[in-house]
Amino acid sequence: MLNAKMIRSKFTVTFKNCKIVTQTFLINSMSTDSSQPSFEEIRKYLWGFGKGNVNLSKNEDTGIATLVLNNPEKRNAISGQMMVHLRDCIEELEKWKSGKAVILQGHNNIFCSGADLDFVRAAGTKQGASYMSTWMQDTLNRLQRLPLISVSLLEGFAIGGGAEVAVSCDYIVVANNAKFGFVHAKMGLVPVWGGTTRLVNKIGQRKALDMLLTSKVFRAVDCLNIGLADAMVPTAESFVKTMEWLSPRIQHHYTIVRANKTSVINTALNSYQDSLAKEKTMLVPFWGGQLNIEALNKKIKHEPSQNGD
Ligand SMILES: CCC(=O)SCCNC(=O)CCNC(=O)[C@H](O)C(C)(C)COP(=O)(O)OP(=O)(O)OC[C@H]1O[C@@H](n2cnc3c(N)ncnc32)[C@H](O)[C@@H]1OP(=O)(O)O
Repeated sequence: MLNAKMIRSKFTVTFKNCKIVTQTFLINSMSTDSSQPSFEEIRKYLWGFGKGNVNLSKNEDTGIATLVLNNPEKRNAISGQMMVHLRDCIEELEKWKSGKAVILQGHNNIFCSGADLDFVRAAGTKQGASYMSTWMQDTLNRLQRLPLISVSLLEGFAIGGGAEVAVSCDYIVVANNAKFGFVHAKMGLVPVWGGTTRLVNKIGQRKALDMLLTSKVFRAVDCLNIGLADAMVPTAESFVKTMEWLSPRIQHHYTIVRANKTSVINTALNSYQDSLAKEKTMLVPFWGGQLNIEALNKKIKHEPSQNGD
């Protein structure tokens, strides 16, 4: 496994009878570290914890997939087994070349109550912390980088690890009854699934720090007001309304939707120069292509929509 290592060396030199001690810090960014566990090893470890599953269904007609966290006895808390399931589902979505979007939700109108506290107790070792953070951060990084438009539909509670999963998506839609909170501090923990990084990206440094330090649980309307949520929908028809909200965002050909998502996520996550370089390569399949020619032939006049959407 690749690992960034910091090496500190001390040099002592004598100059005009004075001893000068200098320290240099070298970043050895590409060393291999065989002490790091493989993902296969972590999979076996996590599989030993708990019940529950994650269900993936893909609709080839609409290009929309749904991912459902399912552990009803524990308010859809994420067990070790579910961590494994989640990664398998993301891998499946990575292979889906004609999809446009994925909606994440929890079984029975509750998003997720975080990591399974029985897992937190049982795996409360240094090894457990390292295995879980490596696995979940990588899994959620891959979710974030999918070329699909990802939407978390928050119904009921999304707290702790549930909040970390939610902020891994491009968009957050809250049902009226949603309650969202980074409650880690209250649990004597800090987010390690990438939640802090993604939260700061979504709402900015000061609001994120406030949220982390207070462990406050926000209601749906507050999620909207602080810019965490992108839309609020009525709880009774939350899925249908989320689909309606999503519809204009995935109206174009799947290749266009995916290319735009890829460009935006590269910009958000890569350096400015890397992003510009990558963006330059994106046009080749489209320029002079069928979709482009069809659009040119329509002599489209681009005007504001009537409903302001
Ligand atoms: C990555 C770091 C993390 O995620 S740390 C974990 C952060 N999460 C928590 O601390 C969740 C604590 N749970 C709660 O606050 C409440 O259960 C919430 C989610 C608000 C739901 O309340 P309410 O609707 O009244 O249900 P309840 O408390 O009666 O719970 C029903 C049964 O589910 C269980 N449950 C709930 N959450 C978890 C969890 N995260 N892990 C394991 N079990 C959980 C409850 O213990 C309860 O079980 P039982 O029916 O009493 O056997």
